Amino acid sequence: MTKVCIIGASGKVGQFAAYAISKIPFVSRLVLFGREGNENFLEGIKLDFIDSFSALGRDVKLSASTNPGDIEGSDVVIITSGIPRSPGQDRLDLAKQNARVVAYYSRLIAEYAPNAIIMVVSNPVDVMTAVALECSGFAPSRVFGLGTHLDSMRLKSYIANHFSVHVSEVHTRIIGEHGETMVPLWSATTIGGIQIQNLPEFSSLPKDDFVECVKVAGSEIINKCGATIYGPGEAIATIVRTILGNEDRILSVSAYIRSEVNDIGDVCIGVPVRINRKGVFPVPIRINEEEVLGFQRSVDRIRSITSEVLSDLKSESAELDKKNNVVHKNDLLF
Ligand SMILES: NC(=O)c1ccc[n+]([C@@H]2O[C@H](COP(=O)([O-])OP(=O)(O)OC[C@H]3O[C@@H](n4cnc5c(N)ncnc54)[C@H](O)[C@@H]3O)[C@@H](O)[C@H]2O)c1
Ligand SMILES: O=C(O)C[C@H](O)C(=O)O
Repeated sequence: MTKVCIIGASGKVGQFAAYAISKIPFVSRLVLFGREGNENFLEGIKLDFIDSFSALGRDVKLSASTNPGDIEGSDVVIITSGIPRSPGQDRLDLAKQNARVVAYYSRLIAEYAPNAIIMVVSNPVDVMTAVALECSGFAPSRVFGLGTHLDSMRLKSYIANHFSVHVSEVHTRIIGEHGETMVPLWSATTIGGIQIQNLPEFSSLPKDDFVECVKVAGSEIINKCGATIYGPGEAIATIVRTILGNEDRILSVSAYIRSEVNDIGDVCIGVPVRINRKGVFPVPIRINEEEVLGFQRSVDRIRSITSEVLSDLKSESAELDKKNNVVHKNDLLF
């Protein structure tokens, strides 16, 4: 019996991620969770899913809920709640607003599903992962964000297309911020098992164009159709499958690192991690000088916004205490 809960299931990415997850064979219970007022909407999604299960021959116990009690017993809880960016906005512009939402749900998860693994999707995902880690009080191995997995998928498809090979022949990795300062690791990119730098075509490869396309991929989709849904939804489902299947795959997600990348650490950011039933475990790596410079820049940017956001949450929490003159468990951000 495995139970997965999607918080924010009434939203676009939450809804499609839930659907993709419902097709994973070992998921037996799925909770479509949302905020109060969305009961009817969530129930509608549930009924529609049930119709599709009939066509698929799937047998998943499905619930639609706004009651925190229904998070209980979840093996994996995914937070997709929060505002998405509008055209022209950077993901980091969402930090302060979404931090409150992620903080609230992380505390709720800690209370109702203390043994769960938390996956954060809400943006800016690296900062929100740090918020979830802090507010849940969970071990770093049990809190991570979608991070640069989606960016790595995007780069992989551009490379496969350029070389006219099947995507499964391409292995590549982007680390750092899920955003402007992301760092592609060409040193860790292979095609059909061959180091990309050993291919004659490497010198004429439009590498900078590829990376630029990855950086603007999200905003391009948002400008054209309002939201990115299927790419992130499938990426989320892949990671859930990796956890529940105890697959020990190495994927790039946002995780807390101590010093795993050239001794750089103390931040939640996109890095290669081993993923299994116990959670995520950063793989110690050494990257080249140019990559270190880029990664350090990314770390500095995320670390500075993270500390601002965490400190705002702390003062808001202190303010609440003062106002109420009592400690209300549900009002506490820390
Ligand atoms: N990390 C990634 O790769 C990635 C990919 C796609 C989307 N996202 C992020 O996921 C989030 C959701 O995106 P979406 O397109 O589904 O947005 P959406 O507007 O369709 O859905 C937002 C969801 O959050 C809930 N929500 C909003 N404000 C809330 C609040 N104050 N309290 C509780 N719940 C609240 C809504 O009820 C809804 O369920 C955004 O932050 C977006 O940037 C991240
Ligand atoms: O770009 C966004 O705001 C959504 C998401 O982070 C994405 O990369 O698709």
